[in-house]
Amino acid sequence: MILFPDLPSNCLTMLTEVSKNMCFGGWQKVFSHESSELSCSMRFAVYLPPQSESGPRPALFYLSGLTCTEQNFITKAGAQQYAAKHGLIVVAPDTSPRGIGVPGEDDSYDLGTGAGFYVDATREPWAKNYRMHSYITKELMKLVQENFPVKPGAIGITGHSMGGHGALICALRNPGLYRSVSAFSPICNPSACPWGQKAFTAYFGESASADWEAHDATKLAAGYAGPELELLIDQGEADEFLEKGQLLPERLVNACSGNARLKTRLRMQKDYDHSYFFIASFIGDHIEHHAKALLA
Ligand SMILES: N[C@@H](CCC(=O)N[C@@H](CSC=O)C(=O)NCC(=O)O)C(=O)O
Repeated sequence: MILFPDLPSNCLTMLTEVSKNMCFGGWQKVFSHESSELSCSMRFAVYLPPQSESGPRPALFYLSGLTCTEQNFITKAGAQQYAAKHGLIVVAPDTSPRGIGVPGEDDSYDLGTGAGFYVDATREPWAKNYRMHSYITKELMKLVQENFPVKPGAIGITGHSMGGHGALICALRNPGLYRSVSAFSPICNPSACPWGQKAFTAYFGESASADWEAHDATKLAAGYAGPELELLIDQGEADEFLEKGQLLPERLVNACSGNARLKTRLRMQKDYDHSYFFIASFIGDHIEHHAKALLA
């Protein structure tokens, strides 16, 4: 298990409860807090299953895609019934800092607000606030473990599209931090697709560089040397973004096939598109995949 050397042990964060709703016998809550990594106020959702009343439970992080807030997943995916069945805490953060005032942050749906890409930007004007990688893997991780009954070391990660890319790179860049990983229609090779190239150019600089490689699941898979992981990936065959070359799942599968520590289970799902109707159809399988690994 990884501890958090970069954060002082006395760094306690104040959480404000924004909403709470009973759901499948557990609580779907939303909190806000001041993020030190992102230098702004952030919201995240947490589902506390009924079993968490009587002791620590595994936690699954879900990272959303472009344009999303913490609301899309909790209102559209129908995950709570499966989290309640298996006793998993589910954490769903927002997708970027908000209201920072960076020039251009609201000009397009695929850069800036709602499009943090789960990286730590190194280029201005983004570098101060756009630090979603550290936010997810360090600050929010620590905050969740300090404030909710999370079973130590039993953390999984999943996500959709930009969030699928986020889940994959969080797991591959931080060996041992997450015991299980999966993704829905992830952006598998951002250095080679229009969404990724636009974001990486802004956040890391013009030409493909070490920063690009270090945040690209297909590149990271080849060199991964951590504990064995089984990557469950669902991909709709009728996904408009698959057709547009934004997702490139076959490249990730090829890269993993050369690494004995990574097993991929890519399931191509006939007639499914990129929407939350697709996610709602397979979220039960993903939660079961994580529960198996995290409750073992
Ligand atoms: N508006 C854009 C596409 C926006 C979109 O489809 N966002 C997806 C994630 S795409 C990759 O990260 C999403 O999850 N939307 C939220 C929802 O509730 O469906 C366009 O029109 O191209």
